Amino acid sequence: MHNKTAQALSAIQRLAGKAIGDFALLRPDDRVLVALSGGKDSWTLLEVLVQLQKKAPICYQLQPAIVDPGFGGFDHAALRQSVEQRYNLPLHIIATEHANVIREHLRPGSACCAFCARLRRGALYGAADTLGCNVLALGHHRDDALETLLLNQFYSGSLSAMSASLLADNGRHRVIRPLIYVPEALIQRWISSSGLVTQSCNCPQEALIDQKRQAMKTLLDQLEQDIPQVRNSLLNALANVQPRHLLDRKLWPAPSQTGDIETATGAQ
Ligand SMILES: Nc1ncnc2c1ncn2[C@@H]1O[C@H](COP(=O)(O)OP(=O)(O)OP(=O)(O)O)[C@@H](O)[C@H]1O
Repeated sequence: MHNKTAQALSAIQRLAGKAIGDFALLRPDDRVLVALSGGKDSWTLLEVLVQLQKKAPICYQLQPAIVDPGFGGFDHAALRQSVEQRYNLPLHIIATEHANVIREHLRPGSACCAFCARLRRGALYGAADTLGCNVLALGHHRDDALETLLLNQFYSGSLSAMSASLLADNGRHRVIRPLIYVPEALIQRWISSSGLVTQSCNCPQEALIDQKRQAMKTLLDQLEQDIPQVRNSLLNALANVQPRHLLDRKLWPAPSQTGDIETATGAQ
């Protein structure tokens, strides 16, 4: 492996290992359904989990699975072959009719990403049950979390991003994001010389995909020119929440709130 590629992969592994440690993402005897889209992020997720498995102090099982939304043109055979050859793991393919459901239910002109993601999540939970997996691993990375943080503030009026680990609404599956500390640029650097072939779901709206998210990416890139550490600083902010200096009345009164002398820089 080229030196720079190897460096990128070891940096990714270090950050993923830190997230796994910080949030106890993997536990003894976990059976992990690894959600593989064929895109760069989930390929990286699978690679990292396979590599870490070799030296992890605990035993866990990996089961890669891909949801075919049914838009056509998905090359199952190539993906299955890549996963088997490179990782010696069987790829579970979840064939769905999501494309038809989307065509029937989507209002003309609206983007289908969020709807598609919800359908996909349901299919992944179903497969996890069928295959006896208690954990679902997703390939979201640091930049996905930061873009979500901005989107939620700008469009939904809420202060939230993406968690490293949460219990699914069904109460049965832990959803984990081992790449949550990993910058997208590192993934790009590694994937381009990893030898892995990426492919997409062939969604007809792919060109329009999530323009708001793209705008957040551009905004962060612009900010980065003046504040080089802006992305890491935002990530640190997510790990350093100060509820006393927010306005959520559900958190009021915070235990130490009454009678405290205000010292925060932002509170005037
Ligand atoms: N068709 C699919 N089958 C299984 N898992 C999927 C599929 N599409 C997305 N996922 C999972 O959801 C995560 C986030 O999906 P999203 O559509 O935001 O993809 P992305 O950020 O482009 O990631 P990737 O590069 O892995 O496609 C992916 O990293 C992957 O773990």
